[in-house]
Amino acid sequence: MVPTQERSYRALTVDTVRSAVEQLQYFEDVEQLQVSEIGDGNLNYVFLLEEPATGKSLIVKQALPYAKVVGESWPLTLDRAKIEYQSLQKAAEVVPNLVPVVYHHDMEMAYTVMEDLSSHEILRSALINGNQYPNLGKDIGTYTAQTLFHTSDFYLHPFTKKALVKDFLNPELCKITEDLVFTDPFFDHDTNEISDEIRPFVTQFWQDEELKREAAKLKLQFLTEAEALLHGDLHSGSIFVTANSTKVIDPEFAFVGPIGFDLGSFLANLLLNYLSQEAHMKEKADLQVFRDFLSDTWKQTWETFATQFLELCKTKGHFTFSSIKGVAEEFVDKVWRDTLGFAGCEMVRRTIGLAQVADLNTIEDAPVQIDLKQKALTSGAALIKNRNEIKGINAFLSWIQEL
Ligand SMILES: Nc1ncnc2c1ncn2[C@@H]1O[C@H](COP(=O)(O)OP(=O)(O)O)[C@@H](O)[C@H]1O
Ligand SMILES: CSC[C@H]1O[C@H](OP(=O)(O)O)[C@H](O)[C@@H]1O
Repeated sequence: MVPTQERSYRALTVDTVRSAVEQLQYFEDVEQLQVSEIGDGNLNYVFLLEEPATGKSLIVKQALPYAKVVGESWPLTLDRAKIEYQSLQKAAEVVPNLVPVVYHHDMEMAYTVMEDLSSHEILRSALINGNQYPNLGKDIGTYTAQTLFHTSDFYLHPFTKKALVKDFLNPELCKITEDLVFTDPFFDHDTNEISDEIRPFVTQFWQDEELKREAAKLKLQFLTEAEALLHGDLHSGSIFVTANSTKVIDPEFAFVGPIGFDLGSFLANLLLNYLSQEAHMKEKADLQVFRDFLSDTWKQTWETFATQFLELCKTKGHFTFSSIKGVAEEFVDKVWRDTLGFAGCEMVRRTIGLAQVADLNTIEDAPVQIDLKQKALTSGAALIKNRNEIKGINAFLSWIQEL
């Protein structure tokens, strides 16, 4: 039997995608649209539709019934398009300036029509090129504090919260994260991508029992702790930037999970860039300035998150115990420890697992690339194992200096 959701599904092409925007009456003449497929992610098609006469443009993002990066041999639910659409809508309720405007969603065809953000640049490439964004930390701190608080038990009625958990179960995409982030990179699994040169180091890395024990605890937290509606994949490929604008995209991995996972994903990708700059930045003085910007971005992210989250608990919190001194503060301390641990897992996964990062993989000098990958693994493992000892942002900033 064909699943209900796939009854009238067809994959769009550059020739048929105009039909997705026709009824919006946004363009003057859809026949005149210039269309290109610009998706560079692992899972979906992304079409850019431009009308030269008016200068207007839109994005149509469509899920395929399989994971694009692997092909039809890896079937994947179309439900992820609905999850992404609903998650963008929820974020727009609290941080409309930090997400793209969504114009339309078609559930059966699994596509969403949204604002074209081509005037922005994807953060990952922008960082690799050494560009600085002074508002980035404040914006991501605000995004995380607002989206996570307003979907947590500190804010929601228990019935609403449980309905949210049910609406965003997202089991297939969670399973991808459970495998690719929390399991496969800690074992000799065939999804990993490990060159012959680095394999001896990784083989040693896999001998670390303490690391595996701590990674297991973090995986169990990811599986069981329904703290708030997460973005679920907040890496630097999911953030668009300009000098004065930040937009978070691609929340198809959204589900109700541990808050530190979003913050940890962001932190890990800053750290991977921090390490990789040793190869990308030729001048030592520039390297230090850029690394200071990355450290400062993380400091602002964390401080903005913690300050806003605590303030929201105080002013808008519905959780009976919020007013008891220390309750919200201790929760934020727990989020800090989780953030470091989850960041460690994301660093390990983006270094040797499936879906690695250009920050490291575009380093052309092979011995330098291997050395930096080893550093990324060692730093990730240190975060996983020492997450309870690095107490607070200042201790963390000192830890970074020693990388
Ligand atoms: N709203 C948008 N405006 C402009 N380009 C976009 C937009 N959304 C996605 N893209 C482009 O498509 C790429 C893949 O999008 P993404 O949502 O990350 O897809 P996937 O889910 O496949 O990872 C982005 O890196 C970006 O280049
Ligand atoms: C087989 S999915 C691998 C990987 O891809 C996702 O990233 P994106 O959608 O941003 O390309 C996610 O990080 C998954 O873990």
